[in-house]
Amino acid sequence: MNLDLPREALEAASQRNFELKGYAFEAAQGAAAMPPDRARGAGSEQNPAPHFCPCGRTEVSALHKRIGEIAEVAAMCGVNIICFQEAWNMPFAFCTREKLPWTEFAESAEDGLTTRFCQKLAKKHNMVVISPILERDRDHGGVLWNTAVVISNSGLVMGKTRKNHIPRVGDFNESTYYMEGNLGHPVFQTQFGRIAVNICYGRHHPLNWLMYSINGAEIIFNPSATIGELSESLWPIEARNAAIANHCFTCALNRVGQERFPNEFTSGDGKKAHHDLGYFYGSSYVAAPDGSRTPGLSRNQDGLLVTELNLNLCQQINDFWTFKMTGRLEMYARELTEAVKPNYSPNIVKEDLVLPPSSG
Ligand SMILES: NC(=O)NCCC(=O)O
Repeated sequence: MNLDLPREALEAASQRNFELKGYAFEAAQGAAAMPPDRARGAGSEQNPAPHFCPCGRTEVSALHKRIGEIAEVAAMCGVNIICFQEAWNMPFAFCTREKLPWTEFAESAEDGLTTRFCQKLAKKHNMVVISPILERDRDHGGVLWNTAVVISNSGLVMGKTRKNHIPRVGDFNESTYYMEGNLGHPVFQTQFGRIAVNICYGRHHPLNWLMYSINGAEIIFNPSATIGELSESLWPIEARNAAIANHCFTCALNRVGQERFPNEFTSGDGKKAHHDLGYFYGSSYVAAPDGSRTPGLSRNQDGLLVTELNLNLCQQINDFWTFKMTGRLEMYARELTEAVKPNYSPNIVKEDLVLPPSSG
């Protein structure tokens, strides 16, 4: 269902040259509905390329300014949780495998420039902000992580979560920069609902979604950076399926446009060296536990997707389909414990071990 958005917000979005769309997911009135039972969530997608210049603070501040403009419109729409795309404050430079200058975009999750900027946004607009960045962890030798910082609407940093699955596919060479996240599957209890962040490539892993759901997530954000040739056929299915399988809302966000890097790089596949990773196809959307979803945002233009989420739907669909009750987690836990052992022998029944029927 379309959500009526204020005229001033629509005008501001059009003046600022980004798409603004709104949808609502309704649910039957829950007899025992407990607040918070409604969240107004938003996800943004943007093309950072027009703001690029040689690596330095100007680039970051231009991206801050752009996100500031988008967040302001989100506030006009009454949004109370907003998530930005993966590594939103930098070029998606991991394809190059070069360390400098790209690693200089890394910041402290707790008090880096971008976190401080998002804290101001959160407080000013009374909005929970999810800010996915390249993190430098100074308390542990200055190592890098792919991290989402979660900032409360009070402006305080609630915590952070890290990308659990690191791609090794095509030009997505992120394992050159950081390791698999070591913070598990935290869920953040905000004033507007329980939220979690499954960063990009984690969306291909059903168990990753499952663990956030087991920890109680009602909305799982999936900030991403992915390109058409690689994943556009998977995109409409994965987050939607995760919403169904886990009785929760999912919000899949992708950047838009093409980013050109000064030095050529190869994909290690014998093909010609190139300067860009491909086309980031946007198409951000939100899916609900009943399997419905919003249309996608644009493939080409910056955008803001505002959705009214009736969180009662999570419990209602859970009671109806009962995937949590029928999930047989203890059986899988037992079998997986065996399957990961080095001496595991797969449970395959072979024909030559089956006794022939007796002839007499
Ligand atoms: N950013 C990222 O993890 N991209 C990997 C490609 C994909 O998962 O579609």
